[in-house]
Amino acid sequence: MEYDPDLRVTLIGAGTIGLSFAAFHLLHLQSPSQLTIYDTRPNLKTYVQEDLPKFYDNENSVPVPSSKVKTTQSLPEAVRNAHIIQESSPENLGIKRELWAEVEKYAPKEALLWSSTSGIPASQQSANMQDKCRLLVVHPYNPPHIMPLLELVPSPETSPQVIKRTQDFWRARGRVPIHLKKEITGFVANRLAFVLLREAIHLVDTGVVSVCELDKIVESSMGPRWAVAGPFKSYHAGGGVGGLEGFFNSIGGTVQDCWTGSGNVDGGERGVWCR
Ligand SMILES: NC(=O)C1=CN([C@@H]2O[C@H](COP(=O)(O)OP(=O)(O)OC[C@H]3O[C@@H](n4cnc5c(N)ncnc54)[C@H](O)[C@@H]3O)[C@@H](O)[C@H]2O)C=CC1
Ligand SMILES: O=C(O)[C@@H](O)C(=O)[C@H](O)[C@@H](O)CO
Repeated sequence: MEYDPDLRVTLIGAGTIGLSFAAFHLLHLQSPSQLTIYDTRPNLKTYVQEDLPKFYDNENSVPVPSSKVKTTQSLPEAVRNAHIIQESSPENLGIKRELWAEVEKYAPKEALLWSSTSGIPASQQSANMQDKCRLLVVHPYNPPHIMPLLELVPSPETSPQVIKRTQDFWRARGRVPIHLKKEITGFVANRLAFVLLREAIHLVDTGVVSVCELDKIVESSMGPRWAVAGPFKSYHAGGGVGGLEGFFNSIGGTVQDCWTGSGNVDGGERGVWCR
């Protein structure tokens, strides 16, 4: 990949996700000075200088001089010259709405505006923006400096050019951007993960397995399997010569019984799984 010496990236919010994105960009930018971090936390510069190096396994990767990363607590200064602006602020619609309205005032017209949100649609975040076609959800899987998935979730108003430029950016850096065709709360990865989490809680709460046993079951079965084959590919293989149809022909009844009897968990109630 050719490093673009003129590319400037601004990250808004330097917490769990923001700092991981910073670690990612520092490995893909020609100079750390091309990266700017904006955050409202106090002692931002010290925090970045002390915490960013922790993302590098120094035995296997050259530590990047995080001291050269620009930090600021002025949003206009942070976004003024940026080509890419990604927010990883708290999962709070009010904060994100306010940020985008401000960013839009000071960012270059061509800057790509991305939200790391776990599930707040761009159409909700962009409510106070003048030009809503600019905003796109780019949802990572934690930690983004390692995990390849980016779920690109446009609002109905996001422009096709913004989507294409975003896809090209991440593909050029060896990532896996998947363009979701509809907005849905939680997008895809989280919805799938949270269905499994609900059944996991149900199985622990009803005394089938312990928390540790459940984690071990996932870590020694579907975890490794899903690293190389997703659910459709897996069960197509499980159906033998009949493929996915054969799979359902042979055990579809059991599958349906599991679906019918799946747990109904209220996330607000904290059971044994949470202790
Ligand atoms: N933690 C995770 O596993 C994942 C989180 N996300 C999403 O990424 C976003 C950030 O999540 P985390 O990094 O976990 O949160 P966090 O709480 O670790 O970091 C949030 C950062 O935003 C800063 N902040 C607070 N208010 C701000 C404001 N008004 N302007 C600028 N910065 C502000 C805080 O000082 C903090 O550094 C959320 O939308 C979350 O849903 C997405 C994928 C995974
Ligand atoms: O699981 C992940 O890394 C992401 O898909 C998320 O959005 C987080 O789980 C988030 O929902 C909670 O941290």
